[in-house]
Amino acid sequence: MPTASDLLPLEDALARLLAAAPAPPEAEIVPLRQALKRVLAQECRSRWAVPPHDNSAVDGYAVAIADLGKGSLPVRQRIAAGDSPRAHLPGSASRIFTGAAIPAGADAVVMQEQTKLAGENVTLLQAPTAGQNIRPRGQDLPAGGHALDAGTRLRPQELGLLASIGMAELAVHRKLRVAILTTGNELIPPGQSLAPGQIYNTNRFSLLGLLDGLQLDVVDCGDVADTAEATREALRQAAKRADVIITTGGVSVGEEDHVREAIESLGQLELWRLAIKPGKPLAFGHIERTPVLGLPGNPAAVLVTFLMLARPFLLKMQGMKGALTPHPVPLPAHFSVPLAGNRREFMRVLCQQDAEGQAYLEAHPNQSSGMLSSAAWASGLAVIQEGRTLKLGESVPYYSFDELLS
Ligand SMILES: Nc1nc2c(c(=O)[nH]1)N[C@H]1C(S)=C(S)[C@@H](COP(=O)(O)OP(=O)(O)OC[C@H]3O[C@@H](n4cnc5c(N)ncnc54)[C@H](O)[C@@H]3O)O[C@H]1N2
Ligand code: MOO
Repeated sequence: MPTASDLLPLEDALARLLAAAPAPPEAEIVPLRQALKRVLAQECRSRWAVPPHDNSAVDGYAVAIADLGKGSLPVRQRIAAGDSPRAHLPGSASRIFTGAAIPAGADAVVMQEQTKLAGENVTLLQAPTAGQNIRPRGQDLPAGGHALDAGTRLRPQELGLLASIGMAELAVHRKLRVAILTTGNELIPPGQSLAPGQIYNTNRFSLLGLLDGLQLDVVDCGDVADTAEATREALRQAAKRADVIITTGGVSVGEEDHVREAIESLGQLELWRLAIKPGKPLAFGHIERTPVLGLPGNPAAVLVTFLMLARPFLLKMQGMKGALTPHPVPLPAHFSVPLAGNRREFMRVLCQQDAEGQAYLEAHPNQSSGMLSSAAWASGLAVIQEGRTLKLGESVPYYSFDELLS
């Protein structure tokens, strides 16, 4: 049994992984529609002001403040969004709709509900102030203004922002090629009948799902038998075909565990055994220049180690800058952890709401790293620090799967 001091704390392991991440892949040009979750390889500036003209925030009447106090005003023009207005006539009102350009000479818009129309004349029921209900030109971005940095991972709102500055295509980093291979003689694919001793390969599917969420190119290297030779050969081939390799299983200490030794014999092992639960025997190294992440075989360990270590590593390799892991939020625990452990524990928990709307966490009664039904039940992970206990009602850091899987 490794002692606590043999186990690397999570932040040290993550710092070492991130420091070892190679430079991101080259840039390629893609249409905006295909850029979701891709990482920008260019800085984006707006060539024009956004919005390009002062425009109305409401449906109503554009007026000149100088005309206030002159009683009702005749309506002299009608301006819908998309129209190019004539200049506003002094002593008049311009009928205007949300998003329409403000005519030169008008300096406020009165909401329709605050007016009274009689025939062609409108009476203002409230005096507007200068600039009221006008969204000024360049409010979102000035001409030449900075929109997004290189290294931004594009969410839907960034795609909309890029559309607003007129970009139809953009430079993003080529999708990282990620080789995956699962190890274990006991594994067969779903769809076949189980012989004695066999189980279905679950890690392959959770891993593929985790990678699909990151917009990467997966090189599926299949399942590898538990022999030193087969493991070495599979890793040698994977290193030629991909930017990074992820394996599951075979990193613990039994004679049937070959991944760690294969990394050592083909390249260098740089990290092994972390103070986390589940996920202790995680291994990391290089074969030639290809990084290899050996995730432990237990299905819940795959999920936790992928989300806490592999995901930020892959995002960094993909070129993303800034926060690579979400910030956990503290929430009260409706469970306790009476015994302190020597590993940081990631517990499968469900976020619930009490009658007052206050969120709290429930823990699944079975935290075995061999089971996934608890992960399917859970909404996220609660973190119990190494060496610490948790009292009922105490706050505990919580990562929602919604964020971790985004
Ligand atoms: N003597 C020790 N034994 C173990 C230790 C230890 O410190 N000393 N650590 C335990 C911990 S913690 C973990 S985690 C596991 C990890 O072991 P491996 O990474 O070598 O994984 P395997 O032995 O290959 O498999 C573990 C477990 O998971 C099942 N598995 C593996 N791959 C899949 C898959 N693709 N789909 C479904 N299930 C899979 C496998 O059948 C085993 O039950 O080691 C402990 N042992
Ligand atoms: O690291 Mo393991 O997943 O605790 O059983």
